[in-house]
Amino acid sequence: MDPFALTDSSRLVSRARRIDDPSFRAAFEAIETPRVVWGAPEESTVIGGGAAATLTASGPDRFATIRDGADRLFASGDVHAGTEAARPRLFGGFAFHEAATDGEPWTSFPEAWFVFPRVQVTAADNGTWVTVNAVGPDVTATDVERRLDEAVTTFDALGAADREADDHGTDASDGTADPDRNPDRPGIVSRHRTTTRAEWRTGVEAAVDRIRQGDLEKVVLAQALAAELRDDAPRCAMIDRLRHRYPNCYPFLIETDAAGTPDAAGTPDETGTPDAAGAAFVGATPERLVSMRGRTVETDALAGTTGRGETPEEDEWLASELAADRKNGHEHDLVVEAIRDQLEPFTASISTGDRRIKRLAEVQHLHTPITADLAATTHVLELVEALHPTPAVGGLPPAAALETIRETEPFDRGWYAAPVGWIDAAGNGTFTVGIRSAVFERRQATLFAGVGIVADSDADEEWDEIQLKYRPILNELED
Ligand SMILES: C=C(O[C@@H]1C=C(C(=O)O)C=C[C@H]1O)C(=O)O
Repeated sequence: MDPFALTDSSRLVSRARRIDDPSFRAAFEAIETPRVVWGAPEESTVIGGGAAATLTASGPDRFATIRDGADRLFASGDVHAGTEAARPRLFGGFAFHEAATDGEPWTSFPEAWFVFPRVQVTAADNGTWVTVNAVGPDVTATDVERRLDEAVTTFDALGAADREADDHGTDASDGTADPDRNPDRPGIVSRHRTTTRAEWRTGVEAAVDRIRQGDLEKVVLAQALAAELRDDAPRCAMIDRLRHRYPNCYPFLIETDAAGTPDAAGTPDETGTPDAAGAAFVGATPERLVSMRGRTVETDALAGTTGRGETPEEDEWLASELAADRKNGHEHDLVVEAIRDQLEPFTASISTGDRRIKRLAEVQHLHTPITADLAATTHVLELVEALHPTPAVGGLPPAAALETIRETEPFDRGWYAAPVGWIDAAGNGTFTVGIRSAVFERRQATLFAGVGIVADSDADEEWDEIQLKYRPILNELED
């Protein structure tokens, strides 16, 4: 239901209970659409299914509109979560640009969209929990408790089945640790790049000219790669592998529309079966935009990239070259300074950690953790609005960078490089930057990747870096 239609008598009821640890895949397959998956290195993994409520917004006030909607939704709460991790939360995100998500492949993704799942499965340190949520004028605690009993029975049976499969030596979780052992990639029939190498050189050189003229310091330029798939991408296996292959990243999957919406005209797709899953935005991002708990804020500056070595020695050598490189250091420092400046008005104190290397399967980045204490109680969306886009994905000065991005990129960024995350009733939350990602719509996947351009960037080197940044998703598609 639309929470903007909430009446004074509407209420939110949420109940949770511990369940018998089903595997990630069993829980994902059992849950209704639209689904969300959220993971973070120091947080519980959540799978959400169904929509007890959704919040949608657009235009310059979209952050405030979502915040108001969330406050109204949670204000009516009758919540018994049992444990903090199982408390009700909204999951969603925003488009990168204002007024941006009209065209393909983003037609199902509003400029701002959050879902309050009907069912949430949370794998926390103290076990796995199922939460059942409902919102509406007629909702009763008795109904929600009955649904919770049913959900617990379903998920407990899945947990028992997983353990039985383990006892018999069959791997119910399907060998998640080794991506090469899993042949269930859909395969790519054809690829289309939005940007040719010649166009890329022209765009990068024009940006470098602008930087040398002095009206721009840094801009992040991206490309998109549209891949037509032989089969539907198996979303469950894909997100499960991503979360194992990138343990220091933030895996996410967001389906905005529910089952049975073949297309706008209502005709089934070419296979004759309605697309059960709708569109999805999927990725495993290394970049956190912000997390807020009470008055404590944590964020990361992540910018500056090199590849991985074939041997540990080569890996170390690449990392030390990156750490010493002037161009990458400059690109990185701009991000650290901008994040500090953008957070400053909210904080009583800010501290910047030591610069280090964040190592991922295909690339290594310069990384600086930043922590702050807020001067007053704040909602995480205020921080999201203040920080997005950081110069890790936008540029400096922000207005000139956004104008350069819009003039140069021949495609719609949609939710790529934009905030994706969760909010709770207290206004706490974690948001990441939706990179290393793709949007899926039936058998079409559109992948996105970008690079920071500064005065001494080389177009061909930046082109190669983009190819590396497509790898996490391409590995999931190529058979
Ligand atoms: C824009 C992307 O990555 C960003 C750009 C980086 C860089 O230019 O070095 C590094 C990390 C990210 O902040 C992307 O992966 O699409």
